Amino acid sequence: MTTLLLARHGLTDLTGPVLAGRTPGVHLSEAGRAQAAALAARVAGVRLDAVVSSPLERCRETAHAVADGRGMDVLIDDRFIECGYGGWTGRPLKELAEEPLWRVVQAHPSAVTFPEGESLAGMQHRAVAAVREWNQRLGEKAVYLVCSHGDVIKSIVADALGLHLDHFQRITADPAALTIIRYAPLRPFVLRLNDMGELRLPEDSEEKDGGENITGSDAAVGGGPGTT
Ligand SMILES: O=C(O)[C@@H](CO)OP(=O)(O)O
Repeated sequence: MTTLLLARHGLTDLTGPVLAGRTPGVHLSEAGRAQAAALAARVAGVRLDAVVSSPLERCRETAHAVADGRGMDVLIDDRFIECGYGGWTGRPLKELAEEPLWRVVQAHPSAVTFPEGESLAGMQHRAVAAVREWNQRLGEKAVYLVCSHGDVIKSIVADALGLHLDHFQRITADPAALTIIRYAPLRPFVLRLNDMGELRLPEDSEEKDGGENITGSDAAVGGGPGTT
């Protein structure tokens, strides 16, 4: 079972008021750097086999906060880049909320292609494909961290939950929050969602459930003894 730690980057000065998208040169703010340092401290006790990042500065800086103290490289994968918001890039959220397309982004995101930009379905497809490929490449015992963006993370979580993309606005990915997904052969398990607390990872299920009757891919019927 490969374990993916999905981290959203820390705050920037644009996060919230403006849709930064792929605008170059958007760096972590002071608060964002503190969040990145806190993220690194939270995962300090966890072995990481790789630290992967979107190519955008805010993610690279967050990923470096995790990787540098371990003497690890940050591996860039363009498939974790922010959605291509096209003509919406760099515009204030308040202004975008007046656009007719805003309602569609809220209610029917699978139908949305941003003007001169990417579709949300296309974003989900390339991001999920990247996760699956990293899972294969690193192997079933691996634990790795990917630093990416809010909508990208939400789309990966929706896939892991078997949730149609039209429901992905129900998921939250806050700055520097961690989402943890463990990919077993028969299903992914979402272990943490938008988590800002102290991090513990579950032990092997065999150690807690006796292991005779269930495989690593089976859900514990009734809920089981807990994953951490
Ligand atoms: O919420 C936002 O403003 C967007 C900007 O692109 O997402 P993120 O900050 O995760 O890149």
